[in-house]
Amino acid sequence: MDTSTPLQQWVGRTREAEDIVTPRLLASFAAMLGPDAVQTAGGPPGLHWCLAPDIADARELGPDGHRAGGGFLPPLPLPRRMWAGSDVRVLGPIRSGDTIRRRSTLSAIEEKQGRTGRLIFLTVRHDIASDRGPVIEEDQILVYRAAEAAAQAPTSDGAGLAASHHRTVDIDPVLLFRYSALTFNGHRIHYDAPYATTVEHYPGLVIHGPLQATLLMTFATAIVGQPPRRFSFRGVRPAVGPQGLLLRATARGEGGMRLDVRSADEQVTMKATAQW
Ligand SMILES: CC(C)(COP(=O)(O)OP(=O)(O)OC[C@H]1O[C@@H](n2cnc3c(N)ncnc32)[C@H](O)[C@@H]1OP(=O)(O)O)[C@@H](O)C(=O)NCCC(=O)NCCSC(=O)C[C@](C)(O)C(=O)O
Repeated sequence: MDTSTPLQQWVGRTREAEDIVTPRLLASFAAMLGPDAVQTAGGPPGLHWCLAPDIADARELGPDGHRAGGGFLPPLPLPRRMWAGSDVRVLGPIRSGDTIRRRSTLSAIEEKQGRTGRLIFLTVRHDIASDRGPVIEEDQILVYRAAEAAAQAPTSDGAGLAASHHRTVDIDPVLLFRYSALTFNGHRIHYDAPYATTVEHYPGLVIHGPLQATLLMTFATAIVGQPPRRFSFRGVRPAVGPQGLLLRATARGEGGMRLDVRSADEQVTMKATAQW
């Protein structure tokens, strides 16, 4: 991408938000995960994605239910937004009653040509702190695609992970709705089936990237007995619900643990690594 374009002038813009870790949030988060929820002294893995969300006024929303533009992210010529991945470093505990402050900075804009067409990637750096100091650092990658993107190629390398641990999780519309509600995410691909299928042409309701990542982090925590200090994931193919997703993990080794999510049609939808 030409670095002299006005789009690059958005790099460095920031947004700040504040929240409180309420007993209600903790109870709702655990209830959403049900029997798979884990208790840890530092707060349940993935909770930070439910804190200090972007709160757009109803008048600021676009047809997909997301903020239409403005804010600290630039308006882009490609309309279809997806969460492509994140690299999360845990620096401290998140406890009930904590006041949490998130500072988000747009750190990069990159245009690429993918197998499915033109892609624009935004990298957003999140620095999250409580009154005790930093608790999470995250580099989040958002991807924007054309309205009529090419079909996804099969992710045939899924059979390659020599997994030693497996868990199946049933994803139904209630779980998707509850996760959207906890994250105040109005993106219609997750709860509005006619919109998801006829406007964005997914075969069903799209399963949130951070929800899949939360399920993997929770699974890794249950296997090892403590939450990872670092967790990186990449969404490689949209997963749609309702369906049973298969979570797979290797044994924890020198380089940490490798994990993935496999859909019922045996396609890998997310790949991740966890380190302690
Ligand atoms: C990302 C898609 C569009 C790429 O589609 P593609 O197949 O066309 O890309 P590619 O041909 O595999 O790769 C092209 C380039 O992009 C890079 N690339 C490729 N993938 C990634 C990735 N994940 N993260 C970072 N970089 C990536 C890749 O490395 C390559 O770079 P290079 O030319 O320099 O070698 C495709 O893989 C896909 O659709 N993945 C699934 C995404 C998904 O399902 N996300 C969760 C649901 S959306 C969501 O939760 C939203 C939410 C919560 O509502 C909310 O708004 O925040």
